[in-house]
Amino acid sequence: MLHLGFVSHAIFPSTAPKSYAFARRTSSGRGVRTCERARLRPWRAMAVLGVEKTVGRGRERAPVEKAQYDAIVIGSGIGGLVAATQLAVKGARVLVLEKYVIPGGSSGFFERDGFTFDVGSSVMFGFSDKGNLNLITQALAAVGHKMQVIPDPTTVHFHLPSNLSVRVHREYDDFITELINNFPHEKAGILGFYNECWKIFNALNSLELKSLEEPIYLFGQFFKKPLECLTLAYYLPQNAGEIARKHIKDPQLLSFIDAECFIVSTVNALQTPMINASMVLCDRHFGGINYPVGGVGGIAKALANGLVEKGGKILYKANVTNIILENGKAIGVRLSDGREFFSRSVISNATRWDTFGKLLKVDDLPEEEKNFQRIYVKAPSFLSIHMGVKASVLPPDTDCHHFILEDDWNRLERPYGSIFLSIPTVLDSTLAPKGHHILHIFTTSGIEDWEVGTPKTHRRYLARYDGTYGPMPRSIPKGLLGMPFNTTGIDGLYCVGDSCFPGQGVIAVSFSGIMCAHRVAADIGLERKSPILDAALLQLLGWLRTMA
Ligand SMILES: NC(=O)c1ccc[n+]([C@@H]2O[C@H](COP(=O)([O-])OP(=O)(O)OC[C@H]3O[C@@H](n4cnc5c(N)ncnc54)[C@H](O)[C@@H]3O)[C@@H](O)[C@H]2O)c1
Ligand SMILES: CC(C)=CCC/C(C)=C/C=C/C(C)=C/C=C/C(C)=C/C=C/C=C(C)/C=C/C=C(C)/C=C/C=C(\C)CCC=C(C)C
Repeated sequence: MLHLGFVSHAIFPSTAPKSYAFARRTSSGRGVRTCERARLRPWRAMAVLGVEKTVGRGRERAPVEKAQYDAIVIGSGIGGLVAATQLAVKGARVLVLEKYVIPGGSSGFFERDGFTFDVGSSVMFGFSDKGNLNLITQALAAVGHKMQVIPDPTTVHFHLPSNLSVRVHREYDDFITELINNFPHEKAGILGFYNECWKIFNALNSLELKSLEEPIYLFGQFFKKPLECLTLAYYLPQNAGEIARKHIKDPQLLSFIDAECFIVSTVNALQTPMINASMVLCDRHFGGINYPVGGVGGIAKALANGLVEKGGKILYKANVTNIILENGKAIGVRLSDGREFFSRSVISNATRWDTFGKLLKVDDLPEEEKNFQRIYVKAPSFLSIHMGVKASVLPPDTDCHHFILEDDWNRLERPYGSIFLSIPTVLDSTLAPKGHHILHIFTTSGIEDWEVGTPKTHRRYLARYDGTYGPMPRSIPKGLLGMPFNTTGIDGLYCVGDSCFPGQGVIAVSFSGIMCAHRVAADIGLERKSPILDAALLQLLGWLRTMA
């Protein structure tokens, strides 16, 4: 167990005025924002573009054919930025509207007294230079950016009940040997379970990843890689816990698999889709976990810069309050300051609860959303403490990431039952003044327990319903079957981010962004599409989801 010792100071991101000031001074978006304001605030700008003038809080509607943009993206989380950049490189006219002062959402950053803190997770999947699943590397490359990364030798160090200590080494064989040494009687079970994960990972890694809602692509992949696609289709409705139980009997080892899943899904293995579990349990050894030099916030900054370099636009302090509908189709958005923007498609990177509960004023929730809310509930938020400490308080060779569950396995999913700890300065010492480390300590926590800060901080700064971490199945789900993709029951409106397939995680929302951009590009004529096949596939997918 780690002893944290002397803490030089504790910082809660809820009191973020300095980071705000920093963002205003240094964010590359500033210039963009200023010039956008000057260019777009007067209705003159719309007139130049042939868009009908709007009055005050906007009562007249611009006809869709006169839309200024091909896609408006609400929010610059990684999901929104990936969708935006993918569309911009396909030639679409893209506008991103971000409520906060810097891009990134929960993958943002803030600075205090020479320390650079990651707002959220510092564990980066999909950031290697190999395979098809390095989606963050690919998203950056699409806009001509590449970040220097530092390989993490240990994904996570588990500190578990009965003094069970397991390091997830980057080298797969080292990890498996350590696990088998802890559970020698389960050697066959351990190999059986993790080998099954590799089967799925290898199938995923062999595909070109695009929209599963786009039939020409989907059938093309089935044609090129039939076995791999059938493997994925077979596992789509399955969860990791039930597969683990086929191989493993030892209850403590099954609890360990629960902890493996919990740290990425906030639920146990029985509720974690097998495809998602396989993705993370293998990518950490295939491409490895890699930390971007200068902090996670650099990813969003690079994507936002890349977007602008590819002709897209991003406005900060642009709080979208309404999605504007015309004849049931999403045609634009309205901001809290009254400005309106019109587009051929609207992509919401807000959660589906926020999109359909706040941004859209519809009497009846579309069936698709009712189904989503029947299967999924908001995951809890996190209570986070960001600290700078003297380097001397940490034992030598401390690992970067830790998960701590003391004494009782039953506390795994309870609020405050476990502790996550990341020390990114173990990998990148430039994030703190010399002789210091950064600690990011976090634990699951619901909003009802707090009057100030914490989950409320997530709600306030990330505009996420109750500060939620994402969707969580209400009971045992049918794997990923019930998870909605990007289209919605509203024509012209798409969702992207962690309340869409395949769920929580920076790499997961990157995939969601790639899928979304492909589907939108097909719908606005930048990619091939077949309306007949589209209708058939969307109907089939809708029907499959009702089975979940
Ligand atoms: N919570 C964490 O601790 C944490 C940390 C790091 C990464 N992550 C991962 O990131 C994933 C989330 O990424 P994401 O892309 O889905 O979303 P996100 O929540 O990171 O970003 C959404 C962005 O949209 C903006 N936004 C929301 N509503 C808006 C509105 N009405 N107007 C303008 N802007 C608005 C927010 O300000 C935010 O910047 C999570 O699933 C998680 O795995 C989470
Ligand atoms: C459609 C039909 C019907 C059929 C078809 C079939 C097919 C082809 C299919 C396919 C599929 C696919 C492609 C899929 C894909 C998927 C994916 C990509 C997924 C992904 C996922 C990912 C994930 C989930 C991730 C996650 C992560 C996370 C969340 C992380 C987190 C972290 C943290 C929190 C940190 C921790 C810390 C410490 C420990 C300190």
